[in-house]
Amino acid sequence: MTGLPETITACLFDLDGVLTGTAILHREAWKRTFDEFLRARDGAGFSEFTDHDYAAFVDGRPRADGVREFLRSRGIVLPEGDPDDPVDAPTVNGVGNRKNELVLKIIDERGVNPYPGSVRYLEAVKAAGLRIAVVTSSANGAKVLDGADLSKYVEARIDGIVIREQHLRGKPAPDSFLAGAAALGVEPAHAAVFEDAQSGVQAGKAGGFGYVVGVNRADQAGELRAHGADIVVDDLADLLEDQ
Ligand SMILES: O=P(O)(O)OC[C@H]1O[C@@H](O)[C@H](O)[C@@H](O)[C@@H]1O
Repeated sequence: MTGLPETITACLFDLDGVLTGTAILHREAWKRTFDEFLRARDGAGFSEFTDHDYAAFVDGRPRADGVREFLRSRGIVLPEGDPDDPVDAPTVNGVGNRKNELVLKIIDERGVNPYPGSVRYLEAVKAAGLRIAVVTSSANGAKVLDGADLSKYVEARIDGIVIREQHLRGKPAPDSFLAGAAALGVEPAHAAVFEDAQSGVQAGKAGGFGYVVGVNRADQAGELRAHGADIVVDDLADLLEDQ
């Protein structure tokens, strides 16, 4: 049993923070990137990048959107630049490239671990005959899925590379989840979305998905509900234990 309504035939899982413990690695890389940037710009008295900044402006969104949204919250507008901008370029792409350099280093040093409860849940979903897609804003989705040995569960993957190539709007827009459902050939009303980010549950709600599961990894159950989660759990295995 999967703890989902009987009308659900497919599961669309976010990756970082839902299936793997990599959300905190992303948050750490973003903090180092933005604190470096703000210190260079404003001097030693700069106002630090906070956990609230991450949750509200960066978490769940494609890389460039996260750069733009956070800087805009501080009244800073940078030119877009080019995808191959150097990491010290004062552009949206340059700042994003610095973050990617850092997060790849952190991932290589520490490795990628799936949440044991998420692996149990994937097994249960598979055994129940439900379809499985991963919908992540990260351009590093394939690397993380392979590193966690989870690719074997995934029938379709919409990631940051697909989002860019197909010009999809990033979360909180529903486009990437809609693309995940379409890749499985399933109507949104019959698909469940699993998300740990406020922008992600918002995307699930906006897309008219049949069930939106908020996964509370950062003490934000109330915010996940407010942004559209139908249910909030601390771990995917809680859905199994409810049976
Ligand atoms: O920079 P990447 O690896 O393409 O990832 C983009 C975003 O991907 C999301 O999965 C993460 O929640 C964000 O923290 C991250 O910024």
